[in-house]
Amino acid sequence: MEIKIKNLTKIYKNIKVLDNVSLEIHNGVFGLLGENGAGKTTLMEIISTLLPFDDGEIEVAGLNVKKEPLKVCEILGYLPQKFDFFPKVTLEESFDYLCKLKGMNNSESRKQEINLRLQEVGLLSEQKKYIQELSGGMKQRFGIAQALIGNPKIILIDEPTVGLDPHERISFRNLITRISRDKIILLSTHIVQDIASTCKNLMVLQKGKVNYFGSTIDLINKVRGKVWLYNILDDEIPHVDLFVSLQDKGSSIEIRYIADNPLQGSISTEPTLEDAYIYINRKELTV
Ligand SMILES: Nc1ncnc2c1ncn2[C@@H]1O[C@H](COP(=O)(O)OP(=O)(O)OP(=O)(O)O)[C@@H](O)[C@H]1O
Repeated sequence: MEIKIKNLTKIYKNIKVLDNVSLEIHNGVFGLLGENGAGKTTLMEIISTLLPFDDGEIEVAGLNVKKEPLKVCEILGYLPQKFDFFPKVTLEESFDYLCKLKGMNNSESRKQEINLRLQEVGLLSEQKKYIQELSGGMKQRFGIAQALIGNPKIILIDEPTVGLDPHERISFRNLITRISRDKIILLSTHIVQDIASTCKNLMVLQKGKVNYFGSTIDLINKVRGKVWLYNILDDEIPHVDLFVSLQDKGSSIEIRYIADNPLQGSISTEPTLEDAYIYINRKELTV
């Protein structure tokens, strides 16, 4: 099963917010990485048939998104960026309602589905709670549970970890990995660490254009041998090709930077996806 996108273009007010985007996505978690406004949500909404597009072709599991949108919806689950629900309704009632919207008319099947999905995301014991009583992480788990209704083979998740604390974020990433075995999961984020720990393959979007499409490891390898650490004793930061970060080491400050030719005295270090992302976006961070 795959999602195939060919030369996709979306125009808003004469601006190409997606410009000739082509990619193929297979089973597993696929990362969609890009800064704010890069076009991630637009791409998700187009794949999920919510938004029309101007040019190109999209096939989802062999179905043409323009010609067969209803069939595409049947095999697709979506957790949008802003997911919330009526605050004074219980989790169980909310879920029952969402199952009805998905066309499940039999109350016994809905009960089974509620149990199965809430169990899957670790929320079964919370089902009598009101939505307003759930933590941010729990709400996102509820979002995943509703995207899993009917066991769709493709799940789109838009910026799911924004606002979560570190524990909730790690636990949410583990959940995504666990449910991804027989599915395509398209995970959009601007948080590099989410991609590094969950995705074998990714696309980097920059201002609507594909800046990178391929494996996470190949992207990291682009900066292998170019990432350096350099210690300074005063506040004078030397000029480097591409600055990444500063770390206070007590008696000195350590600079992390990317360069073909390092400053004398620098130590080579293992590259991360964050280094590679900065490198291909050529966007220097400010001190
Ligand atoms: N309805 C709209 N009308 C006009 N421009 C829009 C509309 N929706 C989105 N855009 C523009 O399209 C571009 C891509 O937006 P999009 O929301 O897809 O980016 P994103 O990568 O998801 O960003 P973020 O991480 O902030 O959600 C942005 O420049 C945005 O301003």
